[in-house]
Amino acid sequence: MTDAHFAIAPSAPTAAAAAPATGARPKMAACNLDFHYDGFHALKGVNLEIAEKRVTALIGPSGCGKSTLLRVFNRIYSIYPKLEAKGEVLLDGDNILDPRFPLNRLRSKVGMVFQKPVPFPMSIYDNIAYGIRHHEKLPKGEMDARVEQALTQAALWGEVKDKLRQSALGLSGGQQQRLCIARAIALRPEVILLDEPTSALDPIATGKIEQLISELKHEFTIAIVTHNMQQAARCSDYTAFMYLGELVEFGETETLFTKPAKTRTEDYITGRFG
Ligand SMILES: Nc1ncnc2c1ncn2[C@@H]1O[C@H](COP(=O)(O)OP(=O)(O)OP(=O)(O)O)[C@@H](O)[C@H]1O
Repeated sequence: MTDAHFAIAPSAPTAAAAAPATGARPKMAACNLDFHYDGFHALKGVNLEIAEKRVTALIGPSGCGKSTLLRVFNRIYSIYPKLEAKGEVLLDGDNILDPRFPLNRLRSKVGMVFQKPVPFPMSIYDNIAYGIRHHEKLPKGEMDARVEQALTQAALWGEVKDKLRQSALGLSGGQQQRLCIARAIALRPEVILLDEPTSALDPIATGKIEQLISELKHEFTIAIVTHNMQQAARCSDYTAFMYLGELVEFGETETLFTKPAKTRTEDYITGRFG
C-alpha cells in the first residue's frame, strides 16, 4: 500500500489532533476505534497515528486502555469470542481488523513484547530460531547468521555468544527481556509493540532496554506502553495520554510534557492524579 492509499483511508479523520508535526509518515493508525470486553466499553472512539520509525509512548492511569489499544494493534483479542473491536486499525493503509487480513501476515509485520519476559523453555539459540523456523526454512549457516543478527540488534550477543546452547531460563530478567525483543526482531517485523517492557526490571536493565529502544527506532516503528513518565520522556518521540478509554491528548513528547494542552494531561504528568 502506498502513502496515497493511506491518505484516502476510509472514514479517517486521520487523528488531526494526532498528526505528527515532523511530517513523519504514519505507519499505523487507529481510526474511530472502539473496543468492548463482553459489554465493557474499554476504548472509545480512539484516533491515533503511529509514526514510522519513531517511538510512540502510550501513557495514562491504570485501566485507561493502554494495553488494550496495543493488543488491538496486534489483533491479539481475536481468539476470544466476546471481545469486539469496531472502527479501523490501518497498517500501511490496510485495515488489519478486517478478518480477511491474514493473521500470520499481521503477526509477521507487527511483533509484540510483554511486561514479563517469557522465554521459551529451550536454549537461547532455539528461542530465536523457533519463530524463524515457523515462517521460513533456512539452511543452518543462514539461520546462525539470523540468530546472531537478532541477538546483536537486541544488544545481547556479547553476553550470550558463548552459551547459545544453554537454557534461556538461566538468563537474568533483563537479559530475558532482551532475548524476547531479539525473538521479535528475528521475524523482521516492521512494528514492535512493547507493553511495559521494563516494569519487572531493575534500573540498570531498564537503562539497557531504553538504550536499545532508541537504537531500534532507526529500523522499526515502535509503540510502548509505560507507567514511567520519565521513561516516556526519555525514549519516545510522540506521546499519547489516555484516560478512561479515550485519547485525551497526543503530541510530540517534549511538547506534551512541557506544555500540555489539556488540564487533565497536566494533572496526570505533574502527579496530581493517577
Ligand atoms: N480481559 C478483560 N476482560 C474484561 N475487562 C478487561 C479485560 N482486560 C482489561 N479489561 C478492562 O479494560 C480496561 C482497560 O484495561 P487495560 O489493561 O487496557 O488498561 P491499562 O491502561 O493498560 O492498565 P494498566 O496500566 O493497569 O495495565 C480496564 O477497565 C480493565 O479492567
